[in-house]
Amino acid sequence: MTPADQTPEARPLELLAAYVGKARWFGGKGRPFRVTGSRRLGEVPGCVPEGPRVALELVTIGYDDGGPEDYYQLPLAFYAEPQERLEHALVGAWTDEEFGPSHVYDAVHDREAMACWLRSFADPPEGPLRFHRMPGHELDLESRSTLFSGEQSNSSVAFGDDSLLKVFRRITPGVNPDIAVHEVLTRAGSEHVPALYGWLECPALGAEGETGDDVLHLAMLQQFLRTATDGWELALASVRNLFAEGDLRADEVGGDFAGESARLGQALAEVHHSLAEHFGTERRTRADLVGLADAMDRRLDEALPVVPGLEPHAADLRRAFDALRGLDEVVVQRVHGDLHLGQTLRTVRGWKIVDFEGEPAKPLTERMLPDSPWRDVAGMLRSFDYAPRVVERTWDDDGDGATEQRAYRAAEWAERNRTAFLTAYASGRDLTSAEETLLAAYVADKAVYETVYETRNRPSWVGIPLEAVARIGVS
Ligand SMILES: Nc1ncnc2c1ncn2[C@@H]1O[C@H](COP(=O)(O)OP(=O)(O)O)[C@@H](O)[C@H]1O
Ligand SMILES: O=P(O)(O)O[C@H]1O[C@H](CO)[C@@H](O[C@H]2O[C@H](CO)[C@@H](O)[C@H](O)[C@H]2O)[C@H](O)[C@H]1O
Repeated sequence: MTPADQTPEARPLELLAAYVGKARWFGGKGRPFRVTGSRRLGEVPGCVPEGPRVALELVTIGYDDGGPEDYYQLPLAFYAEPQERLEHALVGAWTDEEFGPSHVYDAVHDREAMACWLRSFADPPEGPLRFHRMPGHELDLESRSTLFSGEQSNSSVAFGDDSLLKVFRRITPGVNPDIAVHEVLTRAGSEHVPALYGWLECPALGAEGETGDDVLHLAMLQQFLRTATDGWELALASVRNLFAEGDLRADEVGGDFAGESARLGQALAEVHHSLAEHFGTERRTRADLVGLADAMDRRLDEALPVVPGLEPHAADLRRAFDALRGLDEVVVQRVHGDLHLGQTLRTVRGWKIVDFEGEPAKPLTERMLPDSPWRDVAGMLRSFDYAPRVVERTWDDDGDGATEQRAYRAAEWAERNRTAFLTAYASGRDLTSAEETLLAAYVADKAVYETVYETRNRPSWVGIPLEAVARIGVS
C-alpha cells in the first residue's frame, strides 16, 4: 500500500502542479509530470485565531515517461484574505473543504504559519501529526522564522538562532535516514553533527482498514549552528583569494584552505567511526562487488541518453567500474551517501556534517543500505574539484589573458585540498590498492551522477563533471 492509495480529496490539482513544477526542490524537473492526487495529512495544531490555518498536503506526482510515482509534501497556509507579503509564495485561491474560500500559500514562507509548528513542537498535541522531542533543549518560542534561500532539496526554516526546521519535500514511507542518523549521533554525543531536537511524523496509511507500521517522516528540528559558515562558500572564498593573487601559489596565499580540508578529513573519519560503532559494519564479498560494478554500469547506461557528452568517455568509465570485479571483499557500513562541501559547516567548534539523506534521486530503500565509506570520501574529492572550476567560470578576467594560468591554478588548488583531506582522513597512511580502486570507481560514479544532476538542474554547469569524466581516461 502506498500513499497514492489513500482517499483523494478535491484539490485544484493543476494549481498544485504549477507550484511544484517551478520549485527548486522538485526532483522531477525535465520529465513530463502531473499531480494525480493530493491527500491532507493533517492540520498543524498550535495556530492562533488571528493567524492562518496550516495543513500538510501530500501530493502524488505521476510521470508520463512511465516511471514510478513520487510523493511531495506541501505545507499550506490558508487565509480568508489575500496576503500581499506572501505574493511570491502563492499557490492559488480555492474553496477548501475544511477551511472554506481561501488564499493559499506555501507555509514555509510564512512566519505566522511556522510559529504554529514551533508551538506544536514545544507542546506536542495528540493527533495524526506526531511531533516528537528529544530531551535536553528548551525551544525558544519567541523566535521568528526565516526560510533559507538557495539550492536545496528540502525547505529549511531557522527559528531565530535557536533551532532549524527541515521540512522534507520528497517523501518516501519509512524511516528518514537524516533523522535516524542525527538521532543516533546526538544520543552518542557526536561533535560533528548538529544536535537533533525533534521530528514530525504521521502514519503512512490513512484509509480505514489499512495496516502496516510505516511512517511518513515529514520534518526534522535540529540545533541551529549560529557560528556556522558553509564549507562550500569558504572553499569558493579561498579560490577567489588565490585567483586575486596573480603570482602566488595555493600554499602561499592567506586564504589557503588546506588546513581546513585536513580538519574536514579528520571530522569525516570520526563520523564514519561513530556510524560504524552504532549501526555496525558488514563484510561484502566478491559477488557483492560485482553487483556494485553492475549498479555503476547501469547508472551510466541510464545517464547516456540524458547526457550525450558522456558517450566518448563511456569505455574509460566502465574500466574504472570493472576494476571492482577483481576485489575480494569490502567492509560496508552506514554512510552519508551524498557528501559534498555544501553539506559541511565550519563552526567555532570545528566542522559539522549535515544532511544524511543520501542522494535525493535514489529510492529510500537504496539510500539506507550500508555502503563503503569511500563513497563519501569520493563525494568530497569531487567537491574539491568543483569549487575552483566554478570560480574559474565566473571570474571577471577583464581581458587579462590569464585564462590558461587560472585553469592551471584551479587544478593546483583542487589537488592540494584533495590531498590534504585524503591524507587526514586516512590518518596519514597510504591507501591500499583495493581502497584506491574503490575510491576511483566511486569518484567516476559520482561524476556520472553529477552530469545528470547538472543537465537537469544547472545545465550551464554540466561541463564541470564532464571535464572530470574526461580526465578519468588520461590519469
Ligand atoms: N544545523 C544547522 N545550522 C545552521 N545551518 C544549517 C544547519 N543545517 C543545515 N544548515 C544550512 O542549511 C542548508 C540546507 O541544509 P541541508 O541539510 O543540506 O538541506 P537540503 O536537504 O535541502 O539540501 C545547508 O547548506 C546549510 O548551509
Ligand atoms: O545538497 P543536495 O542534497 O540537494 O545535493 C544535490 O545538489 C548539490 C548541489 O547543490 C549537488 O552537488 C554538486 O554541486 C556542488 C556545488 O554546488 C558540488 O560541491 C558537489 O561536489 C556536486 O556534486 C549534489 O550532487 C546533488 O545531489
